[in-house]
Amino acid sequence: MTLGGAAALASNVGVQPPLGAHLDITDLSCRLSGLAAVDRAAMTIHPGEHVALVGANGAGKSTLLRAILGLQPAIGGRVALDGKVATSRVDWDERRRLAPWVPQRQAIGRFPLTVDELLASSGDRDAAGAAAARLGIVQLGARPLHALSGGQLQRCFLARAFGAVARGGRLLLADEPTAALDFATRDTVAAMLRELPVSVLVATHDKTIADQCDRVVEMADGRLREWRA
Ligand SMILES: Nc1ncnc2c1ncn2[C@@H]1O[C@H](COP(=O)(O)OP(=O)(O)OP(=O)(O)O)[C@@H](O)[C@H]1O
Repeated sequence: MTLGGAAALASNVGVQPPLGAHLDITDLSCRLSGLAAVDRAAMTIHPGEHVALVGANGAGKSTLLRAILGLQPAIGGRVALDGKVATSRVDWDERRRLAPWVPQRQAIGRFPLTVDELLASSGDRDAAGAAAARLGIVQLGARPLHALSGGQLQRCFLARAFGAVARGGRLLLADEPTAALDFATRDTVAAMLRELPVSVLVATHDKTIADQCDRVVEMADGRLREWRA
């Protein structure tokens, strides 16, 4: 997506600035196999802010992102998106619509979904298709997801997430979105993220991605601390 594309995206979704959501995490804790994977974590993301979440392997970054989406139960604390805490199935569906995500491990299910079908599931096939073109995967449209390489699959899930942002997503959650990509595509994804006019929380080990964010927050043993403002 170009800068012009971001502006078009802004007008397409019909939302006036600020396009980004406000995320407020307070005292959030999650346990995995008896371990405090997230331990009284607290963080605020202001509308339109891009925040990198860094930290060692196993620090709890993926668990935190999953908890924001209700995919990982919390044992305590609160996650509010634009002031709203999710308490029902309907609330969580709305949370996931407002916060599209790029998962670290892409679940491709038991049924043969094609790339085109995945892009259509974003809710905005045109925007997902534009992102797919920029990511160099349009020629893969008819391919089933299980017949893709790791990097091709990651590009597909990125394109879908960009489509979901165009559909009305206001906080992009991305879990190591460049981990499987070649160097050239990493640069493309870095530019696409930079241009996004919504809030972004990206867990990453990629210094280029972290450096371009407004803030870097470090996670260690489930706890968060501001690293660079
Ligand atoms: N399904 C699981 N069952 C039990 N423990 C888990 C599971 N998934 C993760 N963990 C543990 O929870 C902790 C946090 O893991 P998490 O995946 O959130 O870390 P991360 O910071 O995303 O790591 P990485 O940088 O390696 O992706 C780790 O100690 C990990 O071993």
